[in-house]
Amino acid sequence: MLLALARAKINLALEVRGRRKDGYHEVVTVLQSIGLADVLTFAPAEGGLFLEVSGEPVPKENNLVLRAAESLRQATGYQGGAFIRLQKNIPVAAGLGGGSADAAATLLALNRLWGLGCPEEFLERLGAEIGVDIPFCLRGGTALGRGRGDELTSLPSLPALGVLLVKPLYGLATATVYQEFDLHLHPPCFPAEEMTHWLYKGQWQLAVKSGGNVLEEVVFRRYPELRRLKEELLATGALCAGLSGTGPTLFALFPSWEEALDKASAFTVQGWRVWVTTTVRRGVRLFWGENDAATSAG
Ligand SMILES: C[C@@](CO)(OP(=O)(O)O)[C@H](O)COP(=O)(O)OP(=O)(O)OC[C@H]1O[C@@H](n2ccc(N)nc2=O)[C@H](O)[C@@H]1O
Ligand SMILES: Nc1ncnc2c1ncn2[C@@H]1O[C@H](COP(=O)(O)OP(=O)(O)O)[C@@H](O)[C@H]1O
Repeated sequence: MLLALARAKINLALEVRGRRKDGYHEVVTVLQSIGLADVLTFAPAEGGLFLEVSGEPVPKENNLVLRAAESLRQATGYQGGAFIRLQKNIPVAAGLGGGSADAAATLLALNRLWGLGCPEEFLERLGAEIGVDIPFCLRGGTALGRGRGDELTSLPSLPALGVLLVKPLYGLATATVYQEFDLHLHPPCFPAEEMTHWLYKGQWQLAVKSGGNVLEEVVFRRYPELRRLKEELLATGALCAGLSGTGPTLFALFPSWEEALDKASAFTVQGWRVWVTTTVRRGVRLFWGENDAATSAG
């Protein structure tokens, strides 16, 4: 049995540069892996793909785990199956890339379990056809995403910073937020370029302060409580705070996990959900179960 930790992401910076011919938006974004993770297990099975889900509610039908597994089978011609368990810890439709993380974990784990030997670049390309955040979830760490967000350049890592996540009870669909975005209403700004510059200079404090997400305006206009929440997060003395992706989760960064935890209690009020974690340097992690080769597989 193979166990996978599928880590969530936050967008430390996000610029939208325009609309592409394929209907997607041209973005420049700085993505960061965080410790909040779904846990998946994979065992060989004959005669198909079987999925069992627990934790955060997410439909089994058309689940990104099954879509990723099926596309790997199709791309390689592999005939065997798998029994997959998904313990869903990452909230759904939250801007944290949970579905993408699960798909990335599935591609990496089944490639290993089935002994396919596909290189990681191949898995990244396959993943990008399912969802634009999947290549990043495979690679992990800190990275710049261009194009649809899936043309990646790894960036110098941040130290392990404390991350406080606060989310309303509702979720938001990525496509809806992008649909409401009007480029003409946004003065040009380049938070992702600026952040990249400071990361390359080794100035992570300046880097995190230079972030920003142009989609905040769209989301905050519709949900003014999220604008107030961002102000409250900043008022705690956080290094920075912002909307992750298309939201609705807001993140705040602190110098340590303990400081993030210390500030969390102020937000554990009715109507909000709270998580405390850290930034991490890796994406998916794989481990063999006790009855198999006792080695960590990645
Ligand atoms: C906004 C971001 C930022 O990291 O994350 P989330 O907030 O969803 O986590 C990503 O671009 C989301 O990635 P992902 O959730 O994989 O999106 P996909 O399934 O590929 O796309 C969903 C839909 O969003 C719109 N979309 C997505 C990406 C992009 N660059 N331009 C778009 O217009 C398209 O309408 C697309 O059909
Ligand atoms: N394994 C999965 N985990 C989360 N969402 C999934 C999964 N499979 C399919 N989905 C669907 O993908 C959509 C986006 O989910 P998610 O990745 O959690 O959000 P976001 O794009 O905001 O980061 C949801 O509508 C959900 O129903």
